[in-house]
Amino acid sequence: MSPLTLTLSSYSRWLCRFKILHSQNALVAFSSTATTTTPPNENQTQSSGPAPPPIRVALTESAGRGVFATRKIRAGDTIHSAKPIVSHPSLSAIDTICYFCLKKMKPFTESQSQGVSFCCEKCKESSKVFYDVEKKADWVDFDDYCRTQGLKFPLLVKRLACMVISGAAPADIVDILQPASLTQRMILKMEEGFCLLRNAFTKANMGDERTYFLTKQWYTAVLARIRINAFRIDLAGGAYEDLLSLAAASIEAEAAVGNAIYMLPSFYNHDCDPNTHIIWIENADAKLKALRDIDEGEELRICYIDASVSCHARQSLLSQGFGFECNCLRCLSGD
Ligand SMILES: C[S@@+](CC[C@H](N)C(=O)[O-])C[C@H]1O[C@@H](n2cnc3c(N)ncnc32)[C@H](O)[C@@H]1O
Repeated sequence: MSPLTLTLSSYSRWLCRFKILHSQNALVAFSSTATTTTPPNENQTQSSGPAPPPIRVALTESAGRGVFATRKIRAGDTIHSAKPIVSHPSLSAIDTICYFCLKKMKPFTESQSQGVSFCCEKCKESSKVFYDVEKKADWVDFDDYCRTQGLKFPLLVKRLACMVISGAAPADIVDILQPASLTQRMILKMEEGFCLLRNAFTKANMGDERTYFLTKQWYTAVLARIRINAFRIDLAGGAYEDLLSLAAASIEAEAAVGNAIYMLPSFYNHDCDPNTHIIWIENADAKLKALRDIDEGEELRICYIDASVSCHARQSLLSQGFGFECNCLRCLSGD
């Protein structure tokens, strides 16, 4: 079996399992299925549901898997939208961000409950997939560890672990994503987070039958994937036209409302002169938009960093944050 066939078949297997779980748990907001807002063509009937996005995931020549257009896409079109597999608000903004969808709220609204807030009943209900488990444990030590060390990714692992325990997500849900290569030093640094996470569940009397998956290997494997694939969420809250300067998937997180991992958006490779970008309007639901006209068969690429800096600075950001040497045309030309 070719690597591509393997990749796509594991993706459909994953999607199928996720859809089953989705229907069993009414995980409306965690669905990873992508849809496009482009109107259906004349041969499509309205009753067949939203049109599939005009993209496919396939192998690129030199950057692993990538996303390719299956038809011409016009500048400004929404290519597809995507809901997070898992998201988490920044700890510094937890009072003012919906604990589920990351929408910005006024502090101390009536919907605030037990230190976290939800923007609406639907988010409160949807959050049960992780929050019912999370509420049973004491997170002071774990959250302190993240806060004092300025770590945001372990919070995504904590939320994912709660989802797995509640049965809302399979433990291998992110396995299909590309992992970062971790040094022994990085793995050692993750140990404290793992122990604190494990202890929180143990102290809450969650037995091995519910936390069997929570090994050090699982924790580091998930973090290795989050490291490369997590998006920092900067809400725009304004018109799309005002947003063209927003940098997506940056590794600097201070101004962000939170972080999230998605399925399809994770297959988009980086380009320092991208033809596509990812934006968030009012919550963690992402939109992929074409920045210019894109031909059928062309690879769609987003920008992971602030690309306004020099070639040397971009290469160093990408190498330190994502572990790769950029092979885009702009970098190859030394621009
Ligand atoms: C978020 S993933 C993108 C999908 C990935 N290619 C895959 O197969 O799953 C980011 C990884 O893709 C590769 N990549 C993305 N953009 C690249 C680029 N411009 N040049 C070289 N490699 C790139 C790097 O290995 C990087 O760590």
